[in-house]
Amino acid sequence: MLEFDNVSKSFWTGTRRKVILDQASFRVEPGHSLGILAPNGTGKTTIINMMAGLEKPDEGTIRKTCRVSFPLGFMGGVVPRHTARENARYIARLYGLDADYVEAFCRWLCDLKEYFDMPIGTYSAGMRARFTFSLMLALEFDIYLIDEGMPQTTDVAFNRRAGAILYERLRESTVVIVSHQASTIEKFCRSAAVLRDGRLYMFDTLEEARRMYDYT
Ligand SMILES: Nc1ncnc2c1ncn2[C@@H]1O[C@H](COP(=O)(O)OP(=O)(O)OP(=O)(O)O)[C@@H](O)[C@H]1O
Repeated sequence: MLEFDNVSKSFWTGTRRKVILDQASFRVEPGHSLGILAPNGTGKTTIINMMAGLEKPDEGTIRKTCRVSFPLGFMGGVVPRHTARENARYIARLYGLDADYVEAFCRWLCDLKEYFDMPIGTYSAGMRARFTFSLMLALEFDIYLIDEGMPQTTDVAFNRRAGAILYERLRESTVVIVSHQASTIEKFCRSAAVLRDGRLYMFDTLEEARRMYDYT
């Protein structure tokens, strides 16, 4: 379970306080994926980052009683001066997983050849994305956090391979997707919320949420 209890978050812009969440309380239970609809710039990334523990609320409490992923496509957390092999093994140990398995899985999926044993700092942006995406798929979570749709790299063959694994994984687990369009979340979520002026309006169906979202 992932729970927000009276969570508030705002940013000072220099002239005013930009409110992202105003005393929001809601809960995501395993098995019940949630889509959050919100226009650009209203706080989708901030909410996902708070769920992942990358950002702190100003007030309120965020509780987690299951394994919550980092946001899919998140690039932080790897050490550039270490190789993909070293990073994969280190992160496997952090999560209490078999380092040989995580290394082998990543090596196979990202297909970086000899670069897998070279420092990540020597990779192109696309190669780094392939590695971090593979690493995320090597780990198992109860709730997956997705910011604006599926992460994609510029490598078509990789996207096909990784996309198929991701799709299967997400169908079996619980997903929180934040997006500015309903079509992004309809594949995985039945219930949805609309974020408006710092308030989250929860709906049992995506259809109801879409009606409010389109109306406003
Ligand atoms: N550290 C910060 N200081 C000041 N303002 C911030 C900070 N972080 C985010 N913001 C502002 O908070 C608002 C919400 O940002 P956020 O990135 O969460 O929006 P978003 O809905 O994900 O946007 P987009 O759809 O464009 O990706 C934006 O107006 C952004 O400029």
